[in-house]
Amino acid sequence: MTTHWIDRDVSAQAVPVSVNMVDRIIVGETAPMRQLKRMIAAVAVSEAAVLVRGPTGAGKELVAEALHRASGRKGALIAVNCAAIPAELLESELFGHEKGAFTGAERARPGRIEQAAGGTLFLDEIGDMPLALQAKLLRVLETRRIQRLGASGEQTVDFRLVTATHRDLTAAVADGTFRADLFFRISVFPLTVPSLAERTADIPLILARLIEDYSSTNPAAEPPHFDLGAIRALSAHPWPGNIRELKNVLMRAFVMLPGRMVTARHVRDNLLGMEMPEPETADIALPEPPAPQAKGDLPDPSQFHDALQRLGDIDLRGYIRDIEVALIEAALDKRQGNVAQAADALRLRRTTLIEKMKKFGIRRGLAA
Ligand SMILES: Nc1ncnc2c1ncn2[C@@H]1O[C@H](COP(=O)(O)OP(=O)(O)OP(=O)(O)O)[C@@H](O)[C@H]1O
Repeated sequence: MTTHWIDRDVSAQAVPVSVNMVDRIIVGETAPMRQLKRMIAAVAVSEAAVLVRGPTGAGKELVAEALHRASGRKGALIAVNCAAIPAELLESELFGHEKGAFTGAERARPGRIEQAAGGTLFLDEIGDMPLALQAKLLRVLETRRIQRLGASGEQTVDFRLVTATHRDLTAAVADGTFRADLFFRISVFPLTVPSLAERTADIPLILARLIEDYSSTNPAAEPPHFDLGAIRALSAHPWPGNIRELKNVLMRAFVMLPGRMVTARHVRDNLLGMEMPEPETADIALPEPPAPQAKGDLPDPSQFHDALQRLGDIDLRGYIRDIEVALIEAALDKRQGNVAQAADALRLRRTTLIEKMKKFGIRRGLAA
């Protein structure tokens, strides 16, 4: 593909195919994600080996997929998780084998490198590859030739290499568990996927995509909805498991709160805290009008949202009047009926407070 990258900010009309493609695969509009997507689109069309770094569950495999799809390469994307395959099997998995190469090799089998011909080979958790195999991989990268186990000859394979790791490979090189020459071969173009905690502003967009994906494979499932308080509560979570953890939280919401409005309290108690939520039909009243001591103790307005969902209709003026009365009485009580001090505490002019007290029939603090 002969794509030149053009910044969307610079030319909204001339968005190249690869940028669109990457945008469709990877969700996120925060600055680190836009930067990452620009780099993916730029490097996808080259032959450069890409090393994707980032914490677990942050989307490294998705970056490999975006690189492959935007590369225009006709072959397949072949993924191998080096940490998930026992060391003694990894070599035949990667290189393949001829019939009779070892006990149990009843048929010849192409390896994953061969299968990636014309496409992309994605080696996940490359930091876990045994040293002996690292030497063999290095040779393949230098010669672009492979030899199946038990074969007499070699064959040339054209593939694009993308690797990923959540480990610090420079530290692994320093302590001798990763070959320095291989490190330089695979990290021609290093990319770093930011943790979810570094891009919490993307949570609504990512949730929308995850809900869409889940709903398309589970059409009978009723998607939960997230109110502003819920989004704030999700954004305050540290997300050590990144997007994979967010996905789990969403699955819980589908199961525990189908079709419901998810609030901050649901996030804390049911989705992160794992308590079973109250059934939607429960006879739950609006929260008591508050009598707070400090601003930080005021109830989170998102709980009104939840209560309203269940109650349906509500006398808004009457309820807001009750809250005003409760707060004014509390302020007066705290200041032994001193109207001027209570007005200060409520950020009202004294005359406004007196008007309200007359309107609501609050007598404390007023001369008879
Ligand atoms: N930006 C994103 N938008 C939507 N879904 C995403 C995004 N990034 C990751 N995901 C989803 O989150 C899950 C974890 O992503 P992925 O497997 O790519 O992470 P990883 O960094 O490769 O994890 P590991 O380190 O465990 O291999 C996947 O289901 C993936 O589809």
